[in-house]
Amino acid sequence: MDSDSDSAASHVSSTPPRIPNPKPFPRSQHKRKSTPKSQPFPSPPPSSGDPSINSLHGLPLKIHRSSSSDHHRSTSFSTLFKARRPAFDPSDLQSIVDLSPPKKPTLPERVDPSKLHRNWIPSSAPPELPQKRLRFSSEGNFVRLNINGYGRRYSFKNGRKGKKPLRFRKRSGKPRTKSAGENEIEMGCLEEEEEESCLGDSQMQGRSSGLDSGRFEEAIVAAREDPSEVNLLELLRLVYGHSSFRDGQLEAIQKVVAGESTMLVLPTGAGKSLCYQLPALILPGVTLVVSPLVALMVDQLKHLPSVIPGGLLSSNQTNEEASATLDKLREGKIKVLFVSPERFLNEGFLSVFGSTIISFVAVDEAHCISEWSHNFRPSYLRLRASILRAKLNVKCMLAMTATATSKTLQEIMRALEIPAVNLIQTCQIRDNIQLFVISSGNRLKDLLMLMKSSSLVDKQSVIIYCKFQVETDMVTKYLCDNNILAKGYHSSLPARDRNRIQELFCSNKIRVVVATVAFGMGLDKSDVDLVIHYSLPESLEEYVQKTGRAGRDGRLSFCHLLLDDLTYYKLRSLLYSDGVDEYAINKLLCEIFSDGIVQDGHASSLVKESASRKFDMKEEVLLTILTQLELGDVQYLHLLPQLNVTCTLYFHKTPPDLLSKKDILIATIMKKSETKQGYFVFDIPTVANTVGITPTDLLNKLKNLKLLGN
Ligand SMILES: Nc1ncnc2c1ncn2[C@@H]1O[C@H](COP(=O)(O)OP(=O)(O)OP(=O)(O)O)[C@@H](O)[C@H]1O
Repeated sequence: MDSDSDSAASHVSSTPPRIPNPKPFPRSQHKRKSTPKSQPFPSPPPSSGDPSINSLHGLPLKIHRSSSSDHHRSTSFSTLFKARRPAFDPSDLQSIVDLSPPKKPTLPERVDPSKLHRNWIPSSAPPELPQKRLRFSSEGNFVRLNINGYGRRYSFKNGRKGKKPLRFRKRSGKPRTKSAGENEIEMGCLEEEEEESCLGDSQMQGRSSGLDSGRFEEAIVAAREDPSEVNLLELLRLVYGHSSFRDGQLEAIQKVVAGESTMLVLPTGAGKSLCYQLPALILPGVTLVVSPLVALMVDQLKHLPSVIPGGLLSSNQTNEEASATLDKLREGKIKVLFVSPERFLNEGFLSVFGSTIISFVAVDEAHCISEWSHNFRPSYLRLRASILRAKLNVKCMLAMTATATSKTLQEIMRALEIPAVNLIQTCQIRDNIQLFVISSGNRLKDLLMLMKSSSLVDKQSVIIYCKFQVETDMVTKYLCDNNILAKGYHSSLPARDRNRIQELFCSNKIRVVVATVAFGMGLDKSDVDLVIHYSLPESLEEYVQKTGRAGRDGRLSFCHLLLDDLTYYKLRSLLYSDGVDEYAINKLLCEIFSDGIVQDGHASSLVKESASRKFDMKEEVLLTILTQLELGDVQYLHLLPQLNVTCTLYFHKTPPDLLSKKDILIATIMKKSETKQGYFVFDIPTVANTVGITPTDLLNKLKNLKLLGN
């Protein structure tokens, strides 16, 4: 029997609310003033997984009805199920139904396994890993990658593969100092892995890195007992080879080691990673690092010092890869676990930790928590101190961001219950950057004049930011026509071209790149000496982030902004186009509650793409509203992880008529299915509700039938 779920839908189920019989929604309560800035999802690539189980995305929502007496009709979303390729969290479905044989991580050819680094990412990772924070989808919304869960699959193991190509090296003014651990780790961590499990955390780390394990262990114990500057410096030297802390690092590390939740705002490239890595090493247990992008997680995992074994759980992993990570976690072989925020929707994931101690949760790109930030992400709403405490017994949180307004900071700190005194913030604009604004009537002409001006003509590394892709093409051509060689860069270019441009720029073979916001995330270049904003950035945070790409080597650098009325009004109108009105929200709420999508104790589904069209609101907005309905003062529903809603079955062995006599599930499927060329196509929540089981149980049962060869 093959199953192929192929509909984009969301999952809704009802369980008793926290407060019984909550009042109906007063109109004013649901009004939203603004919505997250985002753009439509790009088309996902064709599925490369098990063809028998193709799936589509939907909001994996489990909605809980507030009162059983309120529902009128059962779920009826069949008209909403439209076939689209996967943009869901495949790990959730795969964990249930993917029966393909476990894929063993393959070692790269001609690589001596004994020379692999602990954090090596095996060859199932793309040969050309995206640079840190590279935007994969439509520009302007880097949070999208994880929501959809598409992209290439990575296999995540604790090991590092030889030397990285130039483009993947970490940005730094100076060449990155190799820690003692890194040097040693190249010499055979795999051989030692078998024995490691019986060693303690620090023994294991010290030993596998080849450090003097006694000294290393002593340094950890000393820092744990007394996180003084001296003790932490000793550890810093031993692990990273650095001789001093940068601004904000010591304070942040001390607070986290002391178990105090902390808000850390440091500019990009200032060394935030170290602020969770050292405490993770010092404290017993596992540290969870929540990160919004798979590419970011992969990058951070790769850059973990070898003495900090890491792991990763992402939507791009196969079932086997995720299981391997979980096994390591259970065996105590992971100190830092990178997870996407969507994981916190999944009760299965939360239960994995069981008796595992979580030392603290580090929230990277913490501004995604705030609806007022430049990159709000609904799934980050789930990262609340109260939830983390209740579900994972975590008491300490470290929120990290490079740019946040005070309003955003307030929201983050409120959500994570970080006391005001624990805000550590250094200046977000470097002293060596000079900022200029030029009021312009003709931006093209002014740009050319600027580029040819005596003060800027010798600048060696220049980024010109445009708002729209078409502008980048036009500006690039104009500059080239005027004897300034430039390359355009935007997210619609093929990934290979983008990587190539970034690589050539990083190696100073291209002087000028004209780019949209897609260029720069994870850009590993310290000597950018001129950033020009051809178009106004959308927000101050975006401006700070982009200008922060200049002058990282400490040399005097320049940032110019061309300001013109036309762009200002255009951007302002686009800002309003992101809004959603009360009418649309009420329509959605009526559909969910009054029209009876939700039945008590039942899972129901909402197809996110079609619902988004129907209610004229972006998918992120839809998800935000549903998340608020769950996490608000009254729990009206319970969201489930994204799930494929439509399933297609084919019976190989036993005829379905025969099976249905023995199995009520098959009987129900036959009753509720449409048949297409011998395939049975049905709605998972509808069948699950009819039989009285959860969608997960249903998929498990199908999996068993498949195992039996049916
Ligand atoms: N105390 C230190 N001394 C010397 N180098 C350091 C120190 N702390 C961090 N670094 C180096 O600074 C570089 C940037 O660090 P890191 O990637 O942690 O910055 P970040 O703030 O996380 O940047 P981003 O915002 O881009 O993620 C790394 O190469 C790291 O090794």
